[in-house]
Amino acid sequence: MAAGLVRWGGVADDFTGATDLATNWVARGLRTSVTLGVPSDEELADLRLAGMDAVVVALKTRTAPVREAVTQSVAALDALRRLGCSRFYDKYCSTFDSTPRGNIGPVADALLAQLGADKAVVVPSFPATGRTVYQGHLFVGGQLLSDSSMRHHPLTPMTRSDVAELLRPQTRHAVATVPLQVVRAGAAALRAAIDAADGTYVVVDAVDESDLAVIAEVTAGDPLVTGGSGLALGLPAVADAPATAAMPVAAGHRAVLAGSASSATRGQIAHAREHLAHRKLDLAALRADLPGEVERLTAWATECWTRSPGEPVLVYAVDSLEDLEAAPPAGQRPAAELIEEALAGCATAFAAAGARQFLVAGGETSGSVVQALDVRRLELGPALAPGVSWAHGTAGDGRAYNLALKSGNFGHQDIFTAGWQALA
Ligand SMILES: Nc1ncnc2c1ncn2[C@@H]1O[C@H](COP(=O)(O)OP(=O)(O)O)[C@@H](O)[C@H]1O
Ligand SMILES: O=C(O)[C@@H](O)C(=O)COP(=O)(O)O
Repeated sequence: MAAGLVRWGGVADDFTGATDLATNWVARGLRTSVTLGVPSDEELADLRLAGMDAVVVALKTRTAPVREAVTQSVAALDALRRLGCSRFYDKYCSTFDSTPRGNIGPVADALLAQLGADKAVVVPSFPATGRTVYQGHLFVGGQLLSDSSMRHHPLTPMTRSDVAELLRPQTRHAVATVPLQVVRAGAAALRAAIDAADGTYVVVDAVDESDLAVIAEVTAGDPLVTGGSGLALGLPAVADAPATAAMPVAAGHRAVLAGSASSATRGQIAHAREHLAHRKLDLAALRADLPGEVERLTAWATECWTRSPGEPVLVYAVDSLEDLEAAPPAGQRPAAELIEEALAGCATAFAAAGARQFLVAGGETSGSVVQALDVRRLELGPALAPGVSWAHGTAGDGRAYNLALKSGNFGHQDIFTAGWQALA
């Protein structure tokens, strides 16, 4: 692949999703950068000079009002086109997370229209993280999505599993499905089925990575694909991929900031509580005095770092589903907003106290934290788990950070304690 020619442009609806897609492109040998927000002209010029094969624009649009999500996604697409990208990847969640008013459909509709494309595949499947699609139904670790822990998500509870049924109310286009039998019949059969399908969107089954390879092969000429990050792993590996440069390590204190309530994160918190200094956010205290709480947490974290240099501290929101607040008390701000603001506040205050390495759990949470730190671009480093990598980025004030943005449901149980080894 020629240097300086950016081929792939990704538009991701959250920050963990962006680093997830980038992780998979890097795994296939593509030099990939992530921009946090729509890149400015100056940032586009830097990306051109850096000689990337792929760029992902991370947005925080999954739960944004529809119009805002569409406007930002189209602006991201426009920036990527100016960069010279010729193929586009609309990255949403592998568990199809969306609100009832749904941004996945409107965003895909807008990207299709902008690109003048008449079809796009819909491929949430990411087998390496247990997400598979069979007969149009999304499974998580072998359970139907609607039976999985995703039904308890605080912002985007998923109570149905049929991907076409989830998408239909969100789009003005028809949605068709192509079953696994056709994918397994090979590339020619699959392409013919997609072309013949009675829908602009075609949900394609994929149960393992060989299925994704077939889908990637037959969509190689399509301007737009949509899905989780798994389809990126279906690309053929770049044969002459240059060795990736070692990621710079930003020396400083370490913190885990976990706003996710997902079951994997709750398990990781339970494990980390046995090993790390930790504090749980207290919603009542945040409602009473959020800045004061952030100050107290920062004083505590500073004490921990003084006592045990090199040890991460953990600040988290939820360790049991009982912690979830369905609706705020009358006249009060929603819990999700308070938690995001508190963790973003911790990020900036911890950074001022010398923290430079953050492992952040949760997509919305990562968006809030990284925006607060004012980091605009990430270069990926070592992978920690499927869909999760360390990254390096420099903030507007010149501070450099190592950040790992972990999707709530990704990662092994010990990621909050063992994940730091990659920075040694
Ligand atoms: N106790 C709680 N009640 C309601 N919402 C919460 C609570 N704790 C955290 N949240 C919110 O839940 C959301 C989790 O979303 P996110 O960070 O994307 O995690 P995930 O990756 O698991 O989806 C965040 O907006 C967070 O602030
Ligand atoms: O596709 C995925 O599952 C992830 O990349 C993703 O988008 C997860 O979102 P969060 O769970 O909100 O981090």
